[in-house]
Amino acid sequence: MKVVKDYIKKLGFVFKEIFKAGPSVFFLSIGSMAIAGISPVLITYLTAELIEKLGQNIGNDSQTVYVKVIGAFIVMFLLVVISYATESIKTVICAVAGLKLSHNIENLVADKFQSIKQERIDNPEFLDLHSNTLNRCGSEPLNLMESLFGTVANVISLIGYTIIIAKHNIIAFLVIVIFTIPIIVFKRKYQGLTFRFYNERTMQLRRIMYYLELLTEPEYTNEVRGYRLYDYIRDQREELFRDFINGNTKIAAKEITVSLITSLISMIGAILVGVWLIHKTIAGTISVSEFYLLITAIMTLATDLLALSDQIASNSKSMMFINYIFDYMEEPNLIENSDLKITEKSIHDICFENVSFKYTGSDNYVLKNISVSFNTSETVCLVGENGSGKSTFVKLLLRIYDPTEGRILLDGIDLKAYDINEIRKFYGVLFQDYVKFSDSVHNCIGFGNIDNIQNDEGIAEAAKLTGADTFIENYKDGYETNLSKMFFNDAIEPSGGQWQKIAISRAVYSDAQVLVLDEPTAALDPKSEVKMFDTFKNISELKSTIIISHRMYITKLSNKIILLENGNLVEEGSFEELIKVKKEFYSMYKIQSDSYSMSVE
Ligand SMILES: Nc1ncnc2c1ncn2[C@@H]1O[C@H](COP(=O)(O)OP(=O)(O)OP(=O)(O)O)[C@@H](O)[C@H]1O
Repeated sequence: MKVVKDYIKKLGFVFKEIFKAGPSVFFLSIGSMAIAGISPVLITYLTAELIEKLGQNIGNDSQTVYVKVIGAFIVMFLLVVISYATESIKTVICAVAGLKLSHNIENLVADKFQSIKQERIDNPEFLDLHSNTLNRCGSEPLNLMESLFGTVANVISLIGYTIIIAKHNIIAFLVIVIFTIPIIVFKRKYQGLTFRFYNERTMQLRRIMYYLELLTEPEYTNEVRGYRLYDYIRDQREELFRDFINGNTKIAAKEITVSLITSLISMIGAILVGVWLIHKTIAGTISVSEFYLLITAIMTLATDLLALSDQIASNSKSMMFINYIFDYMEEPNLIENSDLKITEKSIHDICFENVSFKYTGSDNYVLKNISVSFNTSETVCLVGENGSGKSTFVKLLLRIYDPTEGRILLDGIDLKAYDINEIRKFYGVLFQDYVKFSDSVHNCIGFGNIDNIQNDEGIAEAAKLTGADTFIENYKDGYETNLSKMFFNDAIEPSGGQWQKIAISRAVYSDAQVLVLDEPTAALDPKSEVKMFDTFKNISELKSTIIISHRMYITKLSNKIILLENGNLVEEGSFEELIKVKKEFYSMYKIQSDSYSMSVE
């Protein structure tokens, strides 16, 4: 019962989506289904009638005979034309609706994707589902509808032919059906096999695509060429593809063999009945027109039953693919959200309370029992060696991940109690792997505050603060200049440092209360870096700032330094305090300052 309910639910979804994409497809398909079901039976019947009439009227060329015979012929012809025209119109409209349908399903996936936890997105199993849903599900609802309506049309025509045959001899009908049953069972089984094969190989297919991207995407070109990786990657791709195609060929060969054998078996019934009909016609028990009617009905019944087996198999395969959409939509690993708003006040308290964190799939804690608090009147600097957990600390703060143990409190309340959008508005972030949007300079900065993206002055001010204005003003179209050559031939491709300044401007432009800057000077030249130091000084006077940096001099800006080592909080305090105690921070600072005291001689 549950299976049936489930099936109906999924069909409901499919039809709803198709209807949304184009109601005309839906009605045309119903029309064409009825025509495709009825017209072959009618045409066969009318042809037999025509033969009968012609036989009876040989030598009689009266006008009434001509009217009757030609009339029947024209009706037959019209039926053929109508069914052909409906099919053609349906094909064109289906193509357009198919595009809309894919687009709508992509939107469903994109909407859902926004609510899925980052831990889940990091999981390759989820990425398989994600890729299957995006790649396969756009076309499958239409395929399912086509083959379902095709099945109904087939059943209608089967009923018609069954009536014709059964009226003459029910046993003849049963003989044909019995021999056709095995093919229906086998086809269904082998479609399941093909689906399972693709399902199991999704990761392999993703890897094949990944290698193709490495070989063809402009962003990888320099390294692939520079390190002469082309042959290596191409070989890897070839090897994977060979393995995939071998598996696929084995399944296809099995399918062809079984399909041939079962098709031959299914024809035995039709041949037996056909021989029996020939015998009856020669013996004079049935007329030639009856023979034509019955033999056509038998042949069509047999081929319709074969087509039915294909349609049943195709329905079940499409349904398996549609299951991806349902699995995706029912994905349970969602970001937990609440509705608490962040109170409006000038200083907010942030507190890590025994926070530990490990990434899913890993046994190692990346942050270990961290307890630290600071407030938004302070500038906080996170320092530590590579891999010590600084970016992870920030990701927990932004609720990209939630702590495995412990809590993070904002004004004494667990972050999880807040509306996630409030938290996102609360922070303006420069990520280490910031996005290089292919858009105008104006938008690349304006995206920092999407609600206020039209504010030209504000955007220019943000660029001025970070020093990005100096190169932007040299662009021919100023802030309207397009960045990145992905879509615009006359676009500018900023240098690494320029991109970084634009990304910092974006964070600065946000009206967030706290700025989080992860390695904000990594790509800057020494002069810009020194200037940026002044900028951060200005920014930190205007806004609360959390900076992650390996440039130890930046820590001078801060009121509070948090030093992480291998996931542990090893020191915290002001710059003066930490220098005074001469421990880990002091030695890190000293190593860097010594290495920078270079002689110019
Ligand atoms: N998505 C992830 N899945 C699993 N492990 C991760 C993930 N991201 C980071 N890690 C691991 O967590 C540890 C801390 O990484 P994190 O990026 O927080 O360090 P970091 O201090 O910011 O380093 P860096 O200075 O090099 O940027 C590293 O060992 C890293 O391998």
